Amino acid sequence: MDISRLEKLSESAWRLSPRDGMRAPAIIYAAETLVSEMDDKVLEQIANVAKLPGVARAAYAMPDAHWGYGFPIGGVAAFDADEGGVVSAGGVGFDVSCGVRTHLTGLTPDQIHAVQDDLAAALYEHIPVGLGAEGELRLDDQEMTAMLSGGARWAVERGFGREEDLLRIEERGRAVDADPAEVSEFARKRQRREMGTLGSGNHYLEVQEVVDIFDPVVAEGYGLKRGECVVTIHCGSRGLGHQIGTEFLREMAVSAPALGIALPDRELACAPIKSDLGRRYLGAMRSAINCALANREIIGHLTRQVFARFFQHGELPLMFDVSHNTCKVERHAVDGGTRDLYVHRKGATRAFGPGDERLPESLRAFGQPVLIGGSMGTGSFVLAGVTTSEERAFSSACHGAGRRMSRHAATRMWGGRQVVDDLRAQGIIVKSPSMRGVAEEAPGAYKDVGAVVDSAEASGLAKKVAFLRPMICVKG
Ligand SMILES: Nc1nc2c(ncn2[C@@H]2O[C@H](COP(=O)(O)OP(=O)(O)OP(=O)(O)O)[C@@H](O)[C@H]2O)c(=O)[nH]1
Ligand SMILES: [Mn+2]
Ligand SMILES: [Mn+2]
Repeated sequence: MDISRLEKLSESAWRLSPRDGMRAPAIIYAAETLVSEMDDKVLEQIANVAKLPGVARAAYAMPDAHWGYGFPIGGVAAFDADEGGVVSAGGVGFDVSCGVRTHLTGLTPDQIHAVQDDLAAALYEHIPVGLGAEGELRLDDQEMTAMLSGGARWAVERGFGREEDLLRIEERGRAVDADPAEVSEFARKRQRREMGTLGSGNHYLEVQEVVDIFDPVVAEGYGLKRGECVVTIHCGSRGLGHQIGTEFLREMAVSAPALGIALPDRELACAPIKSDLGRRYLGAMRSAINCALANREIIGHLTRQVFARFFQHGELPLMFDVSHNTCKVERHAVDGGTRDLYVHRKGATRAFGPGDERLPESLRAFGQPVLIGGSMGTGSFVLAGVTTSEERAFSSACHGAGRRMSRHAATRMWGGRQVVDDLRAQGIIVKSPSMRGVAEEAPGAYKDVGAVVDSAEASGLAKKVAFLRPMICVKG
């Protein structure tokens, strides 16, 4: 990206002042090297987001931003319903409520090493993974509706997971105001056999070792100890979320002129929050959030079952579960007052600071856990939300390292089998049904996650708590 067009606010914040129909500035949070490596398209996209009606304060790009469909991935923008604000299917993303959860195990790396191959095989066999993999559950229409309105709570009520997990999930495991009636027959059909499945591509289940602690107080508050292992699960709302995204994007693009919206980019399809279409999308999108929350809760349950076979206790308490493709109504400071805004985070994690009442009491003193994937070879981070993030980006932070190159480019650089062998030589066992998928996801296809989280910290979006190194990766 050509940074000469940007005003430098600090070492890790860059601003494009409003121009060409922008209603607000666009702000990118990242160190100069990361910004320069970003595609020009990121700036174009985030500037286009700032042109949408009712945009509040500014449109933001997180340090892991790369270009996506309409909104960049790593994009954050909030809209005010009373100012003609919009909701955008492209601002949430196709994998609605894709997210990450981390379970504590209390196990040492030696305990994992002793069974590493068998444990990897058992996880791979027990948790459905890959394109078209089916779960054991079959949902009839009534159960589907119950799941779509109940989220992780529905899963717990059906015996998949524990009551205490719910406190450790955003919104206590359930998006209220979901409207399953707005979820199409086809979206339901696609999901009927997909509950409790990991999916394909960049979705994963990892056993990781906590190798570094940056903030001992917060780490202890989260239950993270150096030299202990955790399990991290990354997946979303599977076929259902994708179908909802597809249907509403199309409808929003077609309906925009009639709803009085001039789209700066057809991919930025959106609808006024106060329109029938906007209301219907929100109802369907929240149902998809519940689908993702239920899905991760079931996968957490399946993981516990596997661990119980290998170790005395299969407790695996949930540390936290975050979603990074969402639109949520939150109160934020704007123009000297506070307002309810529709905050879109696409490839961005909510990051409430310490003391926020929306955090469970047990975590409130420490700020919200922000779970950041890196790659299956390098490692991942746990961050904590900080107070400054509210003013910087509506309490948001990055969600991963972000891709450095396209999937296609990655397959030209690496072979899947070679990646698996190289990682095995480093003590990391990768299990995947797709060697092409592994090549697409080669560690070198991602940016340096350390640089990304350093930028997040320097920008006041979140602070570093712990670094996790992979031992087992079950990959979609
Ligand atoms: N630990 C770990 N992290 C990974 C792995 N694969 C990907 N990641 C990271 O996870 C982050 C989040 O992934 P996604 O949310 O699926 O990424 P995305 O760019 O939003 O994906 P798309 O929506 O599919 O374009 C990525 O930016 C990577 O840094 C893996 O196997 N292990
Ligand atoms: Mn994701
Ligand atoms: Mn996803």
